[in-house]
Amino acid sequence: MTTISELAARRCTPLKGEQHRLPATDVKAFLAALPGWELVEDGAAIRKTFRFPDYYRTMAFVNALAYVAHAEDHHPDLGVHYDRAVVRFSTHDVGGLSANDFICAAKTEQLA
Ligand SMILES: C[C@H](O)[C@H](O)[C@H]1CNC2=NC(N)=NC(=O)C2=N1
Repeated sequence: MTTISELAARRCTPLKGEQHRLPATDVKAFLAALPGWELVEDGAAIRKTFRFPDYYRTMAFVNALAYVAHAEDHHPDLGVHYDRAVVRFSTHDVGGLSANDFICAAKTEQLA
């Protein structure tokens, strides 16, 4: 069983090519470790909405996430609203989900 702490302790690595796309069994196991994250776009991405009391706290989260994304060189798509941020991870370099998406989702959980 993979835990969220195990995923969050890993570092992203540069991955290119569809051979790095995660098999469905790994996707299922990693997703089970990440509360509230859902598979979207026919399994090509994962997404979660994080809710906050106000804009200031939403932006604090988004800025912390931007820092993590820069440090890991793996970047989420973000929908930023007054009281929530919609975070989507997918790896365009592999054309779907890679381990990097789940590592960054776990690091995102640690910020929220
Ligand atoms: C060279 C660099 O590692 C790549 O361009 C990285 C940058 N950040 C990335 N972020 C995401 N979400 N997917 C990628 O394929 C990706 N590729």
